[in-house]
Amino acid sequence: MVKICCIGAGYVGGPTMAVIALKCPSIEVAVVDISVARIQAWNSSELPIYEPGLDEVVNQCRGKNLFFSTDVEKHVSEADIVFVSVNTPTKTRGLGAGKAADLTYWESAARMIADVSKSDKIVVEKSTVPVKTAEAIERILTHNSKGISYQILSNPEFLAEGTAMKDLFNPDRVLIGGRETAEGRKAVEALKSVYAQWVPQERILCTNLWSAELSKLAANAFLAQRISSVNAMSALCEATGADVSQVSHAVGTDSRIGSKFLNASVGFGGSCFQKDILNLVYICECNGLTEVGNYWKQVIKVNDYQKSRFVNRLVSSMFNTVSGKKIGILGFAFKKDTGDTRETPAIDVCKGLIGDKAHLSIYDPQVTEDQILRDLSMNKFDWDHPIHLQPPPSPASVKQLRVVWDAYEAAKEAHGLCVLTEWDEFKTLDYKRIFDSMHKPAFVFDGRNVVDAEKLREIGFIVYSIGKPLDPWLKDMPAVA
Ligand SMILES: NC(=O)c1ccc[n+]([C@@H]2O[C@H](COP(=O)([O-])OP(=O)(O)OC[C@H]3O[C@@H](n4cnc5c(N)ncnc54)[C@H](O)[C@@H]3O)[C@@H](O)[C@H]2O)c1
Ligand SMILES: O=c1ccn([C@@H]2O[C@H](COP(=O)(O)OP(=O)(O)O[C@H]3O[C@H](CO)[C@@H](O)[C@H](O)[C@H]3O)[C@@H](O)[C@H]2O)c(=O)[nH]1
Repeated sequence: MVKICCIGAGYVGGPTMAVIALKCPSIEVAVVDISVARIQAWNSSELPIYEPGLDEVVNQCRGKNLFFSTDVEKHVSEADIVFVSVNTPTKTRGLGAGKAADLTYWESAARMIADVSKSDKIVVEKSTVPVKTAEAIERILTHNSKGISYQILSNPEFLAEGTAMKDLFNPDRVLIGGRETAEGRKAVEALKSVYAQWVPQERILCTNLWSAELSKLAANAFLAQRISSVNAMSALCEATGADVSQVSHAVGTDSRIGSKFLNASVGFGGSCFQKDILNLVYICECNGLTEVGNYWKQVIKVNDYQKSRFVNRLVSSMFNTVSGKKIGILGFAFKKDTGDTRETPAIDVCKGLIGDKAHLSIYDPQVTEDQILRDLSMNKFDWDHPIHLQPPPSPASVKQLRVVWDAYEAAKEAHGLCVLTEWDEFKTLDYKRIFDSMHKPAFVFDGRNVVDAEKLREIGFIVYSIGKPLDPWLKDMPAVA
């Protein structure tokens, strides 16, 4: 029986391995992690991550050919194929701080593989890594090999959170990069045969190692760039009276451009886009390609601009001060259908409002109070470390904040309401009831364009929707970003 071990039981390792276990009953899959709490959660009825459809698959396979364990060394030593899906945070200190990927966790995983292995292994990069990481890993493994042979493959993951199971069952493509040698090709074939159990052959792309590593960073850069492009247009729409949804539709119907990923928003979030682009920028700079790096850096600058533009619009609309005013926040996750808050735009918006002395009342159907307090008290990039190694949160430093378990409670006696995640339930709230419970004038700032602005205006709200023609009220109070 082929044995697979995945180091890292996170958002990628957990769902990916669960799907491999489901689709390949003849393979034994062990997912291992240094975080005891995470492994306990994977072995319980409350999985550590919320992902639609994940519970069913885990319940079907756990204990049969899918195991979660903290016995990292045992499972690695027994495996034929070792996936590495550990954190690759942005460095916060030293060379490349603020941009380069920190490969500490990757390197320690590689050294551990070298220490405990007693048989030949295929080591698969599942984490998103800088181009040429495979070479570094190869060196660590071969210099400590004790005669064992290793083949390194790059098999970046393209799943998006909230739709991870769908993406894994039916991927646009699976990418496998390997060495162009006989042993390299054999390793690629071995991994290909795993995915071929459910992915059509033509969707399994095989490339050299560096193309696979770079394609992951490139794909995320292209996706994020589309959002920054439409968000840049949204500012221009507000200034000119154009409607960004109409512009996106008109642009996206050009088959060369395509209609997906053109929704204007308060900004993109998530654990990957910013981190991967910073990583890309650093690689460009290291290769002397300053202009190329600057081009991609602009995608992040526009994203930061979009978040601060939203806060400025809100504050300036409310008579240039939110000091002591209650603002209801609807949604904190970085997108709907996930409880993940990593790099969510809600963090920057809430910090901006707290900085202006607003009192916040936050509601999100999937995010806990503890997580929100952690996020608002954490330093930039600290989130991307195994949880037990993160600096302890200092929630006491986050004042002026309440986390509530109901949208109506968040809105009660508020002066303004912000929609920061596009949860479906925000479309169907009783906005008349909300209006009646708020101070007047009552404002709604829709950072996701989910509310029916016209209906809300009829009720009496002053509404700001990203990239839409402005209310007369807002026109008279221009936002200075
Ligand atoms: N989240 C996504 O949607 C997504 C998608 C594609 C790629 N990626 C990439 O995949 C990688 C993992 O991302 P994630 O979101 O799953 O992160 P995560 O933080 O959810 O999971 C990483 C896990 O690795 C564990 N870990 C760290 N070092 C370890 C070690 N030495 N031994 C054992 N376990 C260790 C941590 O405890 C943690 O549970 C990152 O490189 C990320 O950029 C993420
Ligand atoms: O038109 C859009 C589409 C998305 N977003 C925002 O962009 C962010 C990222 O969304 P999405 O890409 O759907 O989620 P992720 O889980 O971050 O997935 C991205 O990052 C993963 C990690 O690398 C990749 O594997 C995926 O392919 C890539 O889509 C979220 O804040 C969304 O709200 C918009 O603002 N407008």
